[in-house]
This record gives sequence, structure tokens and C-alpha cells, in this order.
Amino acid sequence: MFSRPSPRLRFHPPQPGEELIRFEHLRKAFGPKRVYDDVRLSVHAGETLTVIGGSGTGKSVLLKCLIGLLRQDSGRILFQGQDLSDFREEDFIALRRHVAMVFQGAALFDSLSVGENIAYPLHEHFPDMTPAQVRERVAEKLALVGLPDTEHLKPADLSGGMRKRVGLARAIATNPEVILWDEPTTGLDPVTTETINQLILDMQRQLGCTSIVVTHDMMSAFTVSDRIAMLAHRRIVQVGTPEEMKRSSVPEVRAFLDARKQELEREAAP
Ligand SMILES: Nc1ncnc2c1ncn2[C@@H]1O[C@H](COP(=O)(O)OP(=O)(O)OP(=O)(O)O)[C@@H](O)[C@H]1O
Repeated sequence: MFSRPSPRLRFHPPQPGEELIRFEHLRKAFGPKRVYDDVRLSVHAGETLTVIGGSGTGKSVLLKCLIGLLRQDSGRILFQGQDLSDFREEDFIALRRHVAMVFQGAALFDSLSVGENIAYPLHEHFPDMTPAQVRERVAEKLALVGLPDTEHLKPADLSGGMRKRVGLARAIATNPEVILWDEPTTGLDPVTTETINQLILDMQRQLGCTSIVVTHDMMSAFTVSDRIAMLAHRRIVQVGTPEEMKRSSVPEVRAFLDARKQELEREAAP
């Protein structure tokens, strides 16, 4: 079950600004449903890039294709210039040590304690770590997400926001260079949303991580992103800084942002 060093993954520590990930001419369909016709997108080391788009446009599928949980039908995904198309499952396991996903619902194992959940990827990727080293790493990550001394708790004892933070602690246990965030603030109250936004920013500022965030939450997107990419009509219709997106004249972007703004105003109304 444990991963072995993969001969296929040639990894080097990312240099700030290098093109780390490139989606090239991606096509993907589920049966008759076409999700991507021609998706093209680059992600640079050290940036936080957010993918926005309507429901069902394929935001989560993009993250899943990157780490091999789904496969594109054609086109390529390059990681540090290396084509992942012919990667096998064991190669993707090696990749997931560097590119970790924080799943939408945290996806914790309910039967394991918080500490055991966070230790799980360490056993998978670093079978030679001693129990003391594992305990130390788990404590370090729990402190980083603001939940020190909670190792013994069970997921059922935690609030939604705490579960998200434990999910993050598990994702970063292996010290990944890239973090994929699937709807990190969905369903959270404003205070917890702010905490998660701050954690996304901290991962970049304190640890130099690259992040790809998938979200509906435009307030969060504008807060955490260096760049925002919009998926519509089975392709990326615009990529730009938050300011560029706010001023966008691309019809799909305008329509999406205006609809989200109206939704927020309705939610805020007494
Ligand atoms: N494993 C799968 N099998 C079949 N269809 C799938 C699968 N995964 C995703 N899809 C379909 O692909 C489309 C894109 O899904 P995806 O989850 O990426 O959308 P999304 O943009 O993240 O949407 P949302 O914002 O609602 O979460 C949807 O129509 C979804 O039903």
C-alpha cells in the first residue's frame, strides 16, 4: 500500500514564478455531458489562483484531473514541464506528496481521531518516520491551523469550521508545495470564512505554497487570489487579477459577477 519513490516523477523545489502547472487543450466528458472542450491554464509557483464559474462548469473536475483522481479524455497536464498523461496510480501517489487537496467536506475518517487522520498521509508517504516524529509533525500542523492539543478528538466532536481546519492540517502534513482547495469556505459562517481565508493567505506568505482555489464565494476569491480564472462554455474565458476581473468586459464574467453581487445583496438584506 505504501508509495515507493516514483521513477516517473521528476520533482525539483519550485522557483518563485516558474510555470508549475499547465493545463493544455483539456477535453473531458462524462458520457454525453461535455465538461471541457479546450481548457488552457497556467499556474505559477507561489501564486494563489482561484477558479470561478457556475455550478457544474467543472471546477472540481480540474483539481481531480491534476492529481489523477479523474483522467482527461485528451489534452495534457504538465507539472514542472512533465506530462502527467501516462502517469500510473503509483506515480500520482508520489505527486500527491507535493500537490495536496483539501476536500470540500474535509473528508475525514470518522473512525479515526484527529491525530490519526493527520498522521495518515505521513504513514503513506514517509513510512520511515518514527512514531515520535509523526507525533511532532501532527502537533506542528494542528498548531498551524489554530487547533493545538486536539489530537484525541474525533471528527464527530468538531464544528464544520474545525473539520475544515483538520482537513487542511492533514493536507499539509507532508509539507506539500501546492495546495488545492475545493470550496474551502462553502457553508461556513462569516467569522470561520475569514479564518479560512487567512489560512490560505498564510500558506502562501509563511510557507511559500502555491494554491489553486475553487470557489463560488467571490468575497473569498477577491481576498485570497493573485489571479482569478473563469470557467464557462467548457473553457477558460478570462484570467486576470481581482481588479482586472472586477473591471472585466467579458460577458460571461460580467454576468457571473453581477449575479453573485445580487445574491450577496439579497443575503445581506434584513
Ligand atoms: N465522477 C463523475 N461522474 C460523472 N459525472 C461527473 C463526475 N464528476 C463530475 N461530474 C459532472 O461533471 C460536471 C462538472 O462537475 P464539477 O464537480 O467539476 O462541477 P463544479 O464546477 O465544481 O460544480 P459545483 O460548483 O456545483 O461544485 C458536473 O455536471 C458533474 O455532474
